Amino acid sequence: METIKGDLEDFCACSEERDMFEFAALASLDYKNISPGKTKGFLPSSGFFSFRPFYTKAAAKADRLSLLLAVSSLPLENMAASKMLIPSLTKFRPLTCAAAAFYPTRLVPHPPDLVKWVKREGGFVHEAVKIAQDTTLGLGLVASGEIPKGSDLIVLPDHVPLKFQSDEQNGADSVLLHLSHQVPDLNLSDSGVALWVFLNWVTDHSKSLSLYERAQLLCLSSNRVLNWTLWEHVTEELWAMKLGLKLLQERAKVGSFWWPYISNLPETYSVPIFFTGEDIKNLQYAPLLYQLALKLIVIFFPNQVNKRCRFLLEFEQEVKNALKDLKLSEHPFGGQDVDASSLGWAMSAVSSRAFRLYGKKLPDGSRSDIPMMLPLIDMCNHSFNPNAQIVQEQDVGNSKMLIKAAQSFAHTSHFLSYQVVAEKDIKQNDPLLLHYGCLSNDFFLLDYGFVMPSNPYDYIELKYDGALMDAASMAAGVSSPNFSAPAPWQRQVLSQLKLDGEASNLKVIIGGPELVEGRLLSALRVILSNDMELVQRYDLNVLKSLSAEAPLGFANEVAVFRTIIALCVIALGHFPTKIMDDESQMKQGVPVSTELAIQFRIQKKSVIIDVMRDLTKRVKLLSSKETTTA
Ligand SMILES: C[S@@+](CC[C@H](N)C(=O)[O-])C[C@H]1O[C@@H](n2cnc3c(N)ncnc32)[C@H](O)[C@@H]1O
Repeated sequence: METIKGDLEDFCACSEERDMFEFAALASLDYKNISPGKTKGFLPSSGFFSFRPFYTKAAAKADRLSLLLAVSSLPLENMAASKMLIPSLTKFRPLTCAAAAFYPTRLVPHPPDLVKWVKREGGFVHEAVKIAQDTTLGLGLVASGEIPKGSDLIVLPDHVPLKFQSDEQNGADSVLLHLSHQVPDLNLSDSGVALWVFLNWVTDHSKSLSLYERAQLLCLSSNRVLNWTLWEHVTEELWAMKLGLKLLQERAKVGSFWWPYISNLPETYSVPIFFTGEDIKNLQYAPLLYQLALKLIVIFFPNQVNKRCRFLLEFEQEVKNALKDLKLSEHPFGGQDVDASSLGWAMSAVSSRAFRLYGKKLPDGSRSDIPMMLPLIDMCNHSFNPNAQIVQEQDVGNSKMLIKAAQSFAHTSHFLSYQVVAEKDIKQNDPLLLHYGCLSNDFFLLDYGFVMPSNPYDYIELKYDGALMDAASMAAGVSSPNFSAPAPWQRQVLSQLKLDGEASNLKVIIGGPELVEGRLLSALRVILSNDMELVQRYDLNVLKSLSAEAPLGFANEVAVFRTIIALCVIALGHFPTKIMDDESQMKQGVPVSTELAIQFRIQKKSVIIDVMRDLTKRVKLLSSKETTTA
């Protein structure tokens, strides 16, 4: 059996675009073994490469939502005539959303001065802090002069942030509260969401129940059925709809306290729920998890864009039902119709701007963690190397939000600080940047509508599948790998890793800070080893660690790395275009959403290539050490 003996480094050096075929030749991979035609043989009958139908479904949903958007972005007069219950524009503000642009306009052409409003409300804004248009990031905050490290930049009194208050009493608020209960909650288990999606997707039986009842039912019944962590973030994102409802209510209300803030919000968002079907296809990426066992998994796990669109379309019906016979005094949106597009606007506004901060003290003395919108502070754009951070000051009976130039908090006794980051003085014309979180590009795109280049937290997802692992390791030169039929002692380790057995979670990650998810690395090390005693000498945490150097021997480690490189080749082969094609497509000038979709897929391919490059270096190093030792 041939082994990988090529030099990927040379290949990487000569071209940024690493073609799978060339790589396979250079690395002496038996490419035939991993070509689409061949691979079908080893993999579930659904066919390894047949993921198009999945896109088609997602695209259909996205198109439907886009259609709704088109309807709701009619000129105001049409809106008033066709969609509003009360045809008076003096009592409410319209709830529209239009197609995304690079510099999204604000809700009104000349919104009130946000800085002045914050100051008027008792807040503080450093004299050198200004709002300015950034060339690529929309509006942002910049320093008009030098600001020393540790300075307060903005202070917001407690009444300024926009929060979802659940203790409100009047009729309109109780309807809003009722609606918010229809949004699946944070405590909904992952498996609950998966099944909830499944039921919505596949059967009509649950249609007589409300979303909330379905979610509750599934929470109770499904704990042991599925265990996929993928949904964690989705549930949180659905939660954003609760605050979104409050935002929408305030947007509709004339005389809202928050109007100076809301009117400064973008009119449109570039998140994928507003993409056309074509741009959903342009993403070229359904996590490989879905593709590998299409028939089994795709029903349970439509991709997140699809999921969010579906949620919006269903929630639209819930909202319409709840609002249909209401008196104007009880109507939370001033009598206006609310559709999937306005709900999508609100959800995107929240997901792209809300911060999770401490809320009220609970009876047990702890504090709940609640999302809130922080006017002006949320004009800061994101960087992994920020120069500002949010802290929450807690005086007795009074709480304020501060944003400070990043500093080391030697004197933080009365601060509840969230992050201590770069220690930098801010220079004139520097943008003020916050760290939004260690997110993959999936979540930057889904929640914020942008893609971070060279994102250290970006990754790809694969399904741990015996047949796929056998294919990859054979291509990497292992003569008869036994991933499909591991020995009993190996299966025991796999079930400890939750890669086998009832409670398994087969989603594994390549890329991100870990480079190769520990569970995958240790599984490969164990399955590619014949030495039960040697394996049992090690703590599983050591076997999971990439920094533990060749714990099961050089030959084992080289086989493991080559197998992962082959997995990367397979993953790369799933993308229909090369980075070079993507770049030239972007140069032709494409709409914002298409550009985002192309950037997204370029970054995914780059993650794979970077992992291949890193592992190839490790293989070279190990091989040279092995030679020296021999
Ligand atoms: C909290 S808001 C920041 C203010 C926003 N730029 C505006 O015009 O209102 C977050 C949004 O800013 C943009 N943004 C922030 N950081 C970015 C970055 N590093 N790259 C691209 N867009 C960014 C994205 O549109 C994101 O949804």
